Amino acid sequence: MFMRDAVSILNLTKILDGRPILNDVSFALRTGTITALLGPNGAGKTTLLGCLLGLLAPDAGDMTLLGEPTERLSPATRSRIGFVPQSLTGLGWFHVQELLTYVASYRDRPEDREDPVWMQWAALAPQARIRSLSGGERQRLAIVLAMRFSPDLIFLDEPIASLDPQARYDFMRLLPGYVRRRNATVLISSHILSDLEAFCDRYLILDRGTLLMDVEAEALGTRYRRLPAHAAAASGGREVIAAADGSVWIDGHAGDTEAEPSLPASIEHLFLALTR
Ligand SMILES: Nc1ncnc2c1ncn2[C@@H]1O[C@H](COP(=O)(O)OP(=O)(O)OP(=O)(O)O)[C@@H](O)[C@H]1O
Repeated sequence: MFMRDAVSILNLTKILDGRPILNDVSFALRTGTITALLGPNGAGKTTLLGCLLGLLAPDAGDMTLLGEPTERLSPATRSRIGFVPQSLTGLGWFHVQELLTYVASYRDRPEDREDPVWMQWAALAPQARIRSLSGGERQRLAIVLAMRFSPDLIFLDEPIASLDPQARYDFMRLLPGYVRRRNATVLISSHILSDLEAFCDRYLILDRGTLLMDVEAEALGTRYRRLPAHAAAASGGREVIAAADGSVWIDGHAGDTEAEPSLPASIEHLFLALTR
């Protein structure tokens, strides 16, 4: 782990009902970066976030958040971490403003000022009962709860799926702007790969509990290229994966030739090739 890493995970293993859900997962997140955590349904993304946040006890592995071991996070460090769960359940009897006040009372950093931008974005009525909120409104509230005190480290588990197009569009502009200003660190899980492409620095692809690939966004199309199968062998690069669509991913970009230009190399193409 480097000092500039906001998160480090070393050899994380989690077993549930006798089945390994996470197998020896290791990675670190550099401070000030946005990383996407990708994987098919059941890959282990939520389990990984649960272990990182101390909601689940790992069977093996060491994890640190903002320089502290996850099992001994100080209250002040906890207050610097925001978490948007896949769904906000329970708490139905609270009004929106009541819940915001209640959750804030558990914080250990009274000096932090509330950033009004998230409540403005969410456009929720303060007196609305939580149980009367729609799925998308609950998602907005979860984002407000996680973001309003300007966290330095943010975990988001599928935060945008139920947002309407306008809210999603605005959120996808607000989040990266916030991260760059604050030098915050984000790990975001989502199935909407085209949305993530606009702002992620890096992608982690998890499948059946194993980290299949850890790739910088800028390496797609530079270090890694996608070629038609017949051109791949002659490319001089190392084959990473042969996709079911007949294309082959090569590590080692020798530059496009007019005769054999690279095929489009998006994270969606790579994800589909790896997890088929
Ligand atoms: N409490 C539990 N007991 C046993 N198995 C569990 C438990 N919770 C989750 N699992 C299993 O762990 C695996 C990973 O689940 P997880 O929720 O982490 O996946 P995910 O990648 O977040 O999926 P999705 O994209 O559908 O949200 C799944 O096969 C799931 O059935």
